[in-house]
Amino acid sequence: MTSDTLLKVEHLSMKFGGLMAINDFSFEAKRGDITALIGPNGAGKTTVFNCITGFYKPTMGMITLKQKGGKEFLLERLPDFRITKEAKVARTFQNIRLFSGLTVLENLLVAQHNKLMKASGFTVMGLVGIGPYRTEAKNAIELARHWLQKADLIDRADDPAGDLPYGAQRRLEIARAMCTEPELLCLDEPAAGLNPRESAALNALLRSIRTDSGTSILLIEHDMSVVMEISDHVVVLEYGQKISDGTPEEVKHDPRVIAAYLGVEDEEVEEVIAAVENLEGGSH
Ligand SMILES: Nc1ncnc2c1ncn2[C@@H]1O[C@H](COP(=O)(O)OP(=O)(O)OP(=O)(O)O)[C@@H](O)[C@H]1O
Repeated sequence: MTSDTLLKVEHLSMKFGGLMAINDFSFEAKRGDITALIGPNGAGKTTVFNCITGFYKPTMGMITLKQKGGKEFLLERLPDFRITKEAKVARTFQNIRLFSGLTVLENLLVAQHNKLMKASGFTVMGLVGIGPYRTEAKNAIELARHWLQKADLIDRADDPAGDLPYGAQRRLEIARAMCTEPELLCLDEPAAGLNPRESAALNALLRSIRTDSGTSILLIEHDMSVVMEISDHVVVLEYGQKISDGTPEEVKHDPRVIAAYLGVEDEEVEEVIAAVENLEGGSH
């Protein structure tokens, strides 16, 4: 594992009964990169996420996460709460999971609950302000404010989260995940259902996470404009197997990817390859 590798997935397989949802899948994500995992419906993207975040235990394979400080974790051996707390992997889901009755700010403070409880020494005296709790509470609010600003939500801090428009709720989910100060942020279809303006705001937030925080991002996304615009690295899955891996530009021109997205049968791939080569030849 090189020093700039954050996540290494090796020979990952996941079987559900007779269905091989993921079959001998390997890829690496570099520290500081936005890595996108794409593929047609049912290709196995969410299953890969669920294996990385401990929701599923893979049938086979190794998932290694190496933190900035050099500490390594074998994620497939850890229960999900330790993947979040110790390995520092945060995630969002396809369907929004906020505390809709709590305010926007409260949602970000709840995310820092573990840290605050530790500072309280788990005692009432700790909570009323004796010991490090007060400083930690102040820091927690500062961190929440920082991410509210980045997510362009500072004006809505005191509104119930459930009152926000859909795109703002998506950004709040990401801000909440960032309040856990993750090494790796896994986003499951963050642009789903967003209008173009909301999609642009999401892109801006993801770019600022990459440049300002040092958190690396792994994302599943169907919206190709988001993928091509913000990703450093794209990995393509089809029927649980990797069919392409490279820069957005490389992947975009890979005939296998074009064939997968057009739903072309295996025997027709050669034809698509020839057609793409002809097109490229013609455009020079
Ligand atoms: N818990 C489960 N039990 C049985 N089969 C499952 C389970 N989870 C996923 N699958 C199957 O594994 C395959 C991959 O599903 P997965 O949800 O990972 O694909 P995906 O690429 O994320 O799809 P989409 O883009 O539609 O979200 C599918 O055939 C799906 O039906």
